[in-house]
Amino acid sequence: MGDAAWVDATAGVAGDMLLAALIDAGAAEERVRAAVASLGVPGLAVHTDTGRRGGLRCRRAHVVVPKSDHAHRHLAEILALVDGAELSAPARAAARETFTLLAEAEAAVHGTATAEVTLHEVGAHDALADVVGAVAAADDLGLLDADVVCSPLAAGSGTVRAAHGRLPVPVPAVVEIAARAGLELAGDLTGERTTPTGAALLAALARPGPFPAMTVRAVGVGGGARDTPDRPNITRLVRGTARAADAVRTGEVIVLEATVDDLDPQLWPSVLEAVRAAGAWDCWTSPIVARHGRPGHVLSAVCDEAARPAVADAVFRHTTTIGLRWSSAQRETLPRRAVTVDIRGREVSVKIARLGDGTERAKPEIADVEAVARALGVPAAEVAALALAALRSS
Ligand SMILES: O=C([S-])c1cc(C(=O)S)c[n+]([C@@H]2O[C@H](COP(=O)(O)O)[C@@H](O)[C@H]2O)c1
Ligand code: NI
Repeated sequence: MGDAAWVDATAGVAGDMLLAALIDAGAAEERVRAAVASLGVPGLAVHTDTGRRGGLRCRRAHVVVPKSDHAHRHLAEILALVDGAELSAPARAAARETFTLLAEAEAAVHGTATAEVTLHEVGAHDALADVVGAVAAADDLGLLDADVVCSPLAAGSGTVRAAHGRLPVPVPAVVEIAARAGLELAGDLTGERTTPTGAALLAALARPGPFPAMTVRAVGVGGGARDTPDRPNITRLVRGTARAADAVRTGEVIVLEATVDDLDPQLWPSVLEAVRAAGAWDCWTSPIVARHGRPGHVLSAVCDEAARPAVADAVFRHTTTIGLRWSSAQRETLPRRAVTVDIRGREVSVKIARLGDGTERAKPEIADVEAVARALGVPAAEVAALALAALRSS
């Protein structure tokens, strides 16, 4: 059964609120701090404490910004900082997606080119720490490949003072991000409740929808800067284990392919490893007869849209190809769970998939089977049979 999470943004969401909620829900603050420090911006740091918003306990995230904080950065400079940070490939892809969406929304709103936008308020040091901290925290909780669903985002109302004067609320960048990501804005709260950074992070990390059926494991509450009288100014994050029936995942995936006929064949295992490490859920090669009758391979990788740039980069870096193609496809996966069985004091994980008629199909994880077979000096087939027998008698 997969991880699931629900983000309640009905009272609002900003980058610091989501970051605080993720840490409050169990993400390792050390890991967040290390990710922010790895950006290499001197003096930039993040820490949290607890507070109260509208009578509710919450965690607050605070960003310490460098003394001379007048950062005006183009998207390319921000992406270069993100690329240099110590993040997993999926976390890096999520951070890149967040900042790209922010820049594209700003460009659309102000009628400029994305590359020319300077993200000042919405790209300043605190947004950098909020975004990188939030993706590192989501990664730590295993949420980057989980089913993360978000509520409608609080629209807010009125006006807010920004660098270039007063802006209507919801601010233009938030409306643009919501339109691009298909997020819902709702509610009649006053003031600015959802910021561009908060909306862009949810666009990268979550899909809009109702509360997913799950066994709840933890709740995190992130507080905003103001203590609003009408409703506690908090973002909540509930995480847990998806109910088996809800773990059936259908949706769009990216299938990326490259045709390669000039790679030393001994390198293919390392290529597959690198492509998987870059964020592909699965990848494989198919033998082909390429142009001029040359034997070659088609490298195929399946990933989500967020991981596509990192997966494409890995294909270019680890193979000899100078071009690739991708398309979107529909995917359906069966609900599955993992059970660990004991084989003479050693553990073997068995994956159990459930078919539509309720019958189950069990398969011992081959890597565990091979390791135990090596340790016991018996054939792998014997360990696999023992694992299935242990499962039946458990
Ligand atoms: O700086 C600019 S151009 C700016 C544009 C917009 C638009 O909606 S356009 C909004 N803002 C405001 O900046 C602060 C900070 O936002 P974060 O996302 O960094 O938290 C917020 O009040 C925005 O409404 C600035
Ligand atoms: Ni703007």
